[in-house]
Amino acid sequence: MASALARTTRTTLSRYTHSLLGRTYTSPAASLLLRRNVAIGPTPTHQFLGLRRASTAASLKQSDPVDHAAADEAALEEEIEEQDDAERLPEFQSLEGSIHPLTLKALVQKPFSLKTMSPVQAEVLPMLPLLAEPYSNATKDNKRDLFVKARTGTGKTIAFLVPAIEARMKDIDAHVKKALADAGKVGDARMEQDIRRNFVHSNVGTLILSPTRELATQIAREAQKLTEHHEPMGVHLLVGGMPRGAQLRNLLRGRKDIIVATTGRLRDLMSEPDVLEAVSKTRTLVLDEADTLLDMGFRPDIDAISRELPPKGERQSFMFSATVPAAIKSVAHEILHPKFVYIDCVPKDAPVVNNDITMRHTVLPSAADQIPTILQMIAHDQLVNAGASKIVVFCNTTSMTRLLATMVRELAADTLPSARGSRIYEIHSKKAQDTRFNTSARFRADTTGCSVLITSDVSARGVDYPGVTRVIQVGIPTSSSQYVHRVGRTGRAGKTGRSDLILLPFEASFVQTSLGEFSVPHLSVEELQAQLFELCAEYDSNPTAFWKDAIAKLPPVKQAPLPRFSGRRAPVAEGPRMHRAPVTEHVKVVPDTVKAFLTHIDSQAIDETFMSSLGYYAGQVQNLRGSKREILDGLKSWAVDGCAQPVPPHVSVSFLNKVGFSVNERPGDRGRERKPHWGSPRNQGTYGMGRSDGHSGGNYRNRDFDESAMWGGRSRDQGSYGGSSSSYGGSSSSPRSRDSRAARRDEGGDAAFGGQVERSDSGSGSPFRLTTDRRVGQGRDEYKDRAKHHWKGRGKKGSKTSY
Ligand SMILES: Nc1ncnc2c1ncn2[C@@H]1O[C@H](COP(=O)(O)OP(=O)(O)OP(=O)(O)O)[C@@H](O)[C@H]1O
Repeated sequence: MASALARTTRTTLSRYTHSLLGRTYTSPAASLLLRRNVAIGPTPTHQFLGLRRASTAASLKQSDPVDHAAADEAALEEEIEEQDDAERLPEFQSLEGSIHPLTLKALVQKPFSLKTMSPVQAEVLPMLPLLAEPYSNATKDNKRDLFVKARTGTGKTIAFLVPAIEARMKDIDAHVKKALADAGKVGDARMEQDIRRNFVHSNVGTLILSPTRELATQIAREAQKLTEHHEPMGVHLLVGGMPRGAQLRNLLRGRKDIIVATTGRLRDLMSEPDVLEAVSKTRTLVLDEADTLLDMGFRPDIDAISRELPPKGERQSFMFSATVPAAIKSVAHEILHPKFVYIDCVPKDAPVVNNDITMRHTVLPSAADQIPTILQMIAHDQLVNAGASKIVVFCNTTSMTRLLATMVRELAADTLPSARGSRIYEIHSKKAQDTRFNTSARFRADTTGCSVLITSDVSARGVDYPGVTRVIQVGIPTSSSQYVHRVGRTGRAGKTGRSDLILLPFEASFVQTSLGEFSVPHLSVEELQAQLFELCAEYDSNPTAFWKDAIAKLPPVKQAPLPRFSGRRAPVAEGPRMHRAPVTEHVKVVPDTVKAFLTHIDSQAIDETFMSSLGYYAGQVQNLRGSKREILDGLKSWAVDGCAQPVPPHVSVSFLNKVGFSVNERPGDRGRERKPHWGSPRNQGTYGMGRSDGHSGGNYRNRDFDESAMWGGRSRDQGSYGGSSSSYGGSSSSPRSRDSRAARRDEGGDAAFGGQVERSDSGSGSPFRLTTDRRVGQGRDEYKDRAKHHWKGRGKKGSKTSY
């Protein structure tokens, strides 16, 4: 073992030396996997390598079922080699003497308690202390800039933070030493203190740029944890949506060791001369999720910021990402020194998705299957990972995120094994920023085993929610890279994970056009249901035994400390909650439950979601083989079949033209869209949904189901927003209950979180009121205005509105 470690360190160092001579290399771990493409054992170290065990043996067994002996021999041989390979990953302790003892303490003791480096860390960290040397005539020819590609969830944050922190400390020491020598005051403690103080307040150590506020917050938190044992260091989080004044004040007053920022807020603050002055002396620049930051949407900001920094070479620059499209590689030199080192921790020709993630895609037979399938997928995970289920559901637009979150929140009690215990979280760009932080912190800390985060792409990149068991993508992502990043929210830090992509019929071609390099087999709705019903039957046959077995494998629940950048409220750790029994009868009737529920949804919300989807898919035509006409028809079918609208929302041809989605109108289209009575028995005078008699008492179950037969009579939650008996907008909303509901909403999403189902943040003006009293004329005008506003500045390639 010791010799293996020494060998690894030697290999890595020699590779670094090699790279100083101008060569790009593939990491040792990566090349190992490249050579064999085989699996790794069960320890976290092994799992960090991201491969499964004994693929060769398995394939041998498959191809020749008789020759099992040969297969077993091959498996054993592979296993021995793999053990050896895995042991090549060095332990953090091997950094002793190369990094500051207090940084090492944070890594190997509290708060991280890490033992073995991940492949990306094994590549970068042994470059220390050389990598952190201050810029000088002696070091200026060193290759100090890095461009690193490593799989999602493999610890890139630590891989760039440790060198950044080391570099800052070395810089401070070098500056103080030089200033004292220049002044002829070597040994003058007081002067040394003054020089040090002045330097740390006036020069930025490391500037880390992130594409999203969530990721920036997370990086800032990691930086704080890593510097915990040092004398207090200045870690600043500069992101939009939070008070600018406070950020500015803290920045101007404090040490400026590490700044983690989103580009918009940083540029804004750089308009302050003192901030600009400090930033212009930045020692290290880090672009996390570099491919996004160098993409069109962020490019102007990045260019403007880097113009103010010390020139390339003089400043040190790191770029990290899991995905590196060719176009981005070619512009890397605009940020990095021309002689940067490119480290690729992903084996050549191997998929960038971790091999510990099982991927599936489901093409729905019809749009009507969308919501039931999402719910059944969640139910499936809650049984497969009983007591540990933690799901992230990605939607393509903010409107869809809000709509789906509302639906899942409302339907959870009737359809999921976790029933009323379900924890439904919602994050998107229309939420207030502190709500986003708080929701994120609570979901991260959630240990109930029945939590679901429904989110837009604000959570797609970099965000680390430990223990996510499944990612569900509703609709196609913008690219294969985005697919990888979304999938990467599961299977992190050596854990296994599962990813499902749920596609409407018109989206089916995405799998061929964009996911060819991955293995994403099809899972039909029937197969999913068969698996699910089998699990349900197993659970119902002996719930206690099923549950006991499941939770026996889980680690004990720990109360997480409240980190500084996580928002106001400390997340409370709660253990898993046993599912209700029996589950089968609820899970089997999900399609009927959804159908009944949809008759109560606000059609204005459907309209808005339809419009935003139209805009989204207008930018996705190249990812789908079908015509724009098929996309438009597919979305109309989503509104009518998927959301039980009587007619598809009307979109004028001029509007379609405006958003770059012009299709030839077919004769009769307008008439069909506008006809208010188009085959809908519900549509008795009001456009869209709801009852025309002005009475809409009770919730949907009271009207469409014999609720007591299903639930044993207990009426549903007394406090979940939109979930009370007045949720669906009707006569049961007495003035008093309306007032109290409004008051709860005014408290904001977090304060209103009182029950077991998290409420939406209605402070953001949610259109998803689930009321039935749609005011036809007024609603239409408002809707047009909103749509106009919605499209302002959209439809441009690389638009970053969802962030
Ligand atoms: N050496 C290690 N051993 C075990 N866990 C680790 C190690 N290094 C980092 N981790 C943990 O792995 C998780 C993922 O780390 P991190 O968020 O840095 O991954 P990443 O590669 O940046 O992912 P992404 O590509 O999604 O941004 C974190 O919870 C982190 O604490």
